[in-house]
Amino acid sequence: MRLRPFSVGLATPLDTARGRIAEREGFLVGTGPGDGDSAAPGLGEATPLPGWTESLSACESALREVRDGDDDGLVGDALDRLDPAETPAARHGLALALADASARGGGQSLAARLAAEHGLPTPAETVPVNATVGDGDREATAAAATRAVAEGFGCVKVKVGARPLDADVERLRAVREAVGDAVAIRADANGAWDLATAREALDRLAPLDLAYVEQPLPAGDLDGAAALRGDRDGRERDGGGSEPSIPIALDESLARRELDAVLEADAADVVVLKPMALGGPDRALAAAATARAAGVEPVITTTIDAVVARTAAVHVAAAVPDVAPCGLATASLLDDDLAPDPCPVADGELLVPDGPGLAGDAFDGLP
Ligand SMILES: O=C(O)CCC(=O)c1ccccc1C(=O)O
Ligand SMILES: [Mg+2]
Repeated sequence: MRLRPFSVGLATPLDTARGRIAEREGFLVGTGPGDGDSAAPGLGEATPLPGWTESLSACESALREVRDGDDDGLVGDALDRLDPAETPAARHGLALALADASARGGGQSLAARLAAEHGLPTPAETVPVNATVGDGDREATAAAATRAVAEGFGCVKVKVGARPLDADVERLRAVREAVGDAVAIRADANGAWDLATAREALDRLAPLDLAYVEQPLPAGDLDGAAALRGDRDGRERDGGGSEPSIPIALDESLARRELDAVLEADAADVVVLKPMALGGPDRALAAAATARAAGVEPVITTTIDAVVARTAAVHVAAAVPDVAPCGLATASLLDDDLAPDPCPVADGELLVPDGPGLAGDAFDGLP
């Protein structure tokens, strides 16, 4: 098993209610034929982001420990030594490398391999995606949304919660005016609001017909999220409220709490699943299937990963039947990357590489 540290910069830093993301650092993980059960080489990526995963140093220690623990190549249970709750990014790195190797060994794309392992049908050839628009002033936000729609996106996700609610309402109103009624708009507050602010936000945003509000409350507040959904159900039952209100998506909550707890609490209409935060592509796809079975819509995104993990997330999304638009159109946010992007975007959809593994020979030479 080989580890190579990397760092990639964002061309345009992403401003969120939790601060600015300007750089992504992590490790490429290479496994050789003979590691695990596989006869093929494999490639993975571990790109931690505190708030969603362990720290960079915890990720590095966990990966080094597994690497240095085996003299004769990785044994089959190496993955079991990486705890998905403690070091999800480290586990993602190795799980992806082993899954890539296994798909290559079978001459399949990673999506096809994952789908087969989960008893799912043949994966999609393309994945619908949202454009990602960071926090910016009203004009900048509307301009970014307009550009995205001109590029063919039918769904735009806008960061909110970094400004006073008045400003965010104005920003989203400007976006709705700019893109018209046919484009889906999502707003991501990254946990910035308290319950009273979130209630006010949902009321004031209702006329804008948003597809959902993501993580309106702090990650641990499942009861609050359930209460926001209950407010809506009450309104619908009473026939009151002139506008249909807004579905709730949870993101950080999934990094903090088990999916089962989120489903049990009736806290979400949509779950935002980041393979890096959940401990691997295998675990992300299992979570998507569990959510679906509970009537909750999965959306696959990344923590703005580099090309290897981003491509893996595209394969996960492709394996989810009829997946909703996913937050995977982030290649253009990076000013450099580990390799050319193998998932061209057109008309708001990404093309899924047909393999074998992650992307055929596109990543040969890495790590
Ligand atoms: O979902 C997207 O459009 C892109 C991913 C994204 O927004 C994001 C990127 C890095 C860290 C956190 C988040 C988030 O969804 O909150
Ligand atoms: Mg989010």
